[in-house]
Amino acid sequence: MGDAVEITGLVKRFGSVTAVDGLDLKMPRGGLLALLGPNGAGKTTTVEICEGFVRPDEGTVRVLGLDPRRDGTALRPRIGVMPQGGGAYPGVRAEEMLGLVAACAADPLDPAWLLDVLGLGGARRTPFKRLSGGQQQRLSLACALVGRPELVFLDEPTAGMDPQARRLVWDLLEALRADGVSVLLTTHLMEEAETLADDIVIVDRGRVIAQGSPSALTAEHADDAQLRFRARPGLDTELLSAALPEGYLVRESAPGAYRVAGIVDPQVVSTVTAWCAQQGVLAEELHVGKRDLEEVFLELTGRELRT
Ligand SMILES: Nc1ncnc2c1ncn2[C@@H]1O[C@H](COP(=O)(O)OP(=O)(O)OP(=O)(O)O)[C@@H](O)[C@H]1O
Repeated sequence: MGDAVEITGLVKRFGSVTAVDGLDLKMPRGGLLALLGPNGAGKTTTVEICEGFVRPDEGTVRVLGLDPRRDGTALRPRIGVMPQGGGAYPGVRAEEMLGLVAACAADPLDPAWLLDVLGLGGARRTPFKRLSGGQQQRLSLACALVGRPELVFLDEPTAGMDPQARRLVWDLLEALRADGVSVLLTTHLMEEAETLADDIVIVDRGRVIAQGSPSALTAEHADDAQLRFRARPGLDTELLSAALPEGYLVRESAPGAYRVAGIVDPQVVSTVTAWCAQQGVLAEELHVGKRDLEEVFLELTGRELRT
């Protein structure tokens, strides 16, 4: 059996913007691959090309061995699609919407069961426009899955969900994978990629800049301990960097979250905490240890994932 998705040399331009710039990617059948990247990295465009909605300028794309545009009619019944932001007729009730989609499939899952699994049992008769954002997302996911697809494309499936709803979705995705369904998702959430994915592909400016299992991606520089801590937002990181030996750089990676780039030794830890003390600031959650995916990402792209 071939790969679920195979992309070679993919290029897509919108006027002067190159959204996808020579992207290569392979996902085996039964795999769960997470495309991770900052806003505008080209994730959605890549997924829409795989779904057959967008025509590539260069390169080849094979989805379940088929060309998404030329073989669209054969491919469509075999894939599930959850677009970013979802969407449905505003007045349609949740169960009606899912029923409509199920009616198009040869051998659909039981819509009532699927609504229950996704925690939407109580919202069955609620019109789409009155569902919360997270409920709309889950309904949209249910629509992508109800036709028992072999492969699903999920564009930021848990965006805007509370942690409890996110957990339901993660459990369902784990169950799908156990059933052999292939999943390609995009996400801004490191934790989501780390929890679910066999393979993470980090994309920036339309290109793949790193790829591997979550543990392989963080293991590359495993010996370099990293220092991070939390304190009130807005500390003068330039001043703190200047207090450290040359080559060390302190960043506020998110409001109140500080990271020290450079190899950590006892002196560095002591300088950082002493500097904080001088400023009358308590450094909380001081952590010295292996870098996490967030750090890998920051190093590779120079940008925060959550912008
Ligand atoms: N239809 C379009 N017309 C013009 N430019 C587009 C179009 N679609 C995407 N782009 C541009 O292509 C680039 C990649 O966009 P894309 O939506 O694929 O990124 P993304 O990684 O999915 O980002 P996000 O996380 O914000 O969804 C962006 O610069 C975007 O503005």
